Amino acid sequence: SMHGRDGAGDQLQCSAAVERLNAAGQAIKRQVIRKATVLLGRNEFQEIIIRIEDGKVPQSYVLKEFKLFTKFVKEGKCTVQLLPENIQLLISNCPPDQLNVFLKTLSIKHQAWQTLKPLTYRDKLKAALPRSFETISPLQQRDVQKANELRSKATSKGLADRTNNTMRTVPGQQVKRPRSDCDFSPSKANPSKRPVLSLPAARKLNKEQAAVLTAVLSGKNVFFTGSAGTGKSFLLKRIVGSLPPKSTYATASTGVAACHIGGTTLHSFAGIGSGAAPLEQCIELAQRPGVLPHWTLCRHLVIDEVSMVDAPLFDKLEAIARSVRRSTEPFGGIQLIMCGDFLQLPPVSKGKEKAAFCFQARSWRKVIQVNMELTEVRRQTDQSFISLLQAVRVGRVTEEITAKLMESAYHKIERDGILATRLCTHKDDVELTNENKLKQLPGSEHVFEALDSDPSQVKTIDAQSPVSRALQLKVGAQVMLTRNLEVERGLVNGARGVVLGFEPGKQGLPRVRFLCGATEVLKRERWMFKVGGGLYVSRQQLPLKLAWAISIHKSQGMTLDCVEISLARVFECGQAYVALSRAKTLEGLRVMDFDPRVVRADPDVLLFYKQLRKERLLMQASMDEFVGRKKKDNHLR
Ligand SMILES: Nc1ncnc2c1ncn2[C@@H]1O[C@H](COP(=O)(O)OP(=O)(O)OP(=O)(O)O)[C@@H](O)[C@H]1O
Ligand SMILES: [Mg+2]
Repeated sequence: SMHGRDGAGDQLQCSAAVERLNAAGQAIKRQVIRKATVLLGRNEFQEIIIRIEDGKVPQSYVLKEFKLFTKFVKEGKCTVQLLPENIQLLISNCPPDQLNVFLKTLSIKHQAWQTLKPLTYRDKLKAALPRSFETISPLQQRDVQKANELRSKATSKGLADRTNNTMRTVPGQQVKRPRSDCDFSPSKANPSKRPVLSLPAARKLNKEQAAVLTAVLSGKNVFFTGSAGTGKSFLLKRIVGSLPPKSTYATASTGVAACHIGGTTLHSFAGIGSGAAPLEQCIELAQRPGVLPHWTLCRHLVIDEVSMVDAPLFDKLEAIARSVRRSTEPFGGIQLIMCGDFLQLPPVSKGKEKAAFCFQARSWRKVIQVNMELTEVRRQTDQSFISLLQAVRVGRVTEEITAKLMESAYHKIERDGILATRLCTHKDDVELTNENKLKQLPGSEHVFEALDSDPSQVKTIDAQSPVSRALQLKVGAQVMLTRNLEVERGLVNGARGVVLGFEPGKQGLPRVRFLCGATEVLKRERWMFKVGGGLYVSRQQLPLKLAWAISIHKSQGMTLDCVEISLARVFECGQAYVALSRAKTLEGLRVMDFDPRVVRADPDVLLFYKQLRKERLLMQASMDEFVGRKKKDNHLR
């Protein structure tokens, strides 16, 4: 397949434009290639070549002196300016992860190449080698080493800028701080501060996850499931990073879940309000100016926490897609990539009747081509706790499990002034608890107002944002981190902490001690939200929320350090499982009043999973097919 070597760093699938510039840097000629393959390779003299293919005549450029513009890599865009040639290559609509590895490869290979003695024109003539092009080999530690050696030499001699002034992010694009995930912005003023280069640090997918990614990249409609903590959302993020950004929409059934994967809610993608209106009316709503482009531009629709999408909504979306896109294919030909665990929270029921699951939708079978399951739990490591959770998931609570969970009521979880977060079945309890606990603390309240880029969109932002418009804090407030700040230090989304104090000065930023041991002064972070018509709005706020209590519904998808659960008022199948499976360890969990009767698995779901499992042969076969095809591809190269 086209993606056979995805991640190897030697090629891009993207749109490209080649511009010839005049002396003033203005484009005098422009050629656009909508569907391009950009290859990184070497010629017969081991020089680095960028080659652009459009299926006809490839264009090649030797990479000698160039500038890189990398501010928008996350949106799949970058520009390479070839200085001697006065040409610039504008790359867009490229899978961001692919672009990231490509640029890193390009940058490091180029720096390593600079350590070689340059060949003169005469040398080249004398060598009389036949012309050749070979794709570049994947980055290796020795490339990185060479590049770093060169950097440190250059720094110690103060020569950094002779070799490097061709290789920096261009100030014309207002680059304020270096990008976090690519090292293309060495600071000119102080070369010794330049970060040491390293291999791309993407955490590896396991085999199952990789097989799902391969299935997705083959273009099939994929549903994948797996128990809590098997890395579904983790993988979904990687999938989004591997697809072309212009035609990929990342969504989830709830705002919190959407935020985990950096997307929007399914409802805001669809633009049909609650979706309760009759189909005809929904089709009209979906064609409003701000919404229509979602439906027409979308080729890959990603949905997390699909267990909370109900059958009528699923069928409606499917019908809207066909109608708006004037296509008879299932879902109007949009590739669907969905994941979730139907043994977690079900769709919210309207009225008394139980809501139907989306796998019970009429169009489900027509749409889904591949079903897959992740089985390796990553959130917990203790095997006996994992088994306990697996049993709870399917509603099989043994006496041993009951005993263990009842015992947990005596767990002392409090450490360093950090209390357990109470997971509540009902939303009202959450707000009351947090308000009251904050009130009861002595000391003055510090209020942090959010800065929204467009205050008229405050409702949209509130619906999707993990942080509130106004955050009230006091010394001693129990808080939770709402964003990954530094994964290595344990400063991750869901990490629990306590406010120790406030920094002096006007801003008075809070100093927080976290359970992982780190103490950190938190600054405002920026969240971006897609609103209609490809527009973005942002909110800046501290990455914190009060954490005496959160609702089980809001905890879906989270990983939590220390939790206390009261299950007396559980009202849904799967609700107890969601709550219990947030904890990383049994020791970090306290169940106040465990009663095995609150653990219920929906019989419809159990049946659905049983059927899927029966058909697993089919699924395994299709998995082998993907893996097999991939191998063959590599072989051919
Ligand atoms: N391949 C991986 N390498 C490293 N960490 C991983 C990997 N896959 C998952 N994880 C980690 O495992 C934890 C659980 O993953 P994630 O939240 O994606 O699970 P999930 O299946 O979406 O769970 P839930 O059903 O509760 O939403 C996260 O901390 C995630 O970073
Ligand atoms: Mg998840």
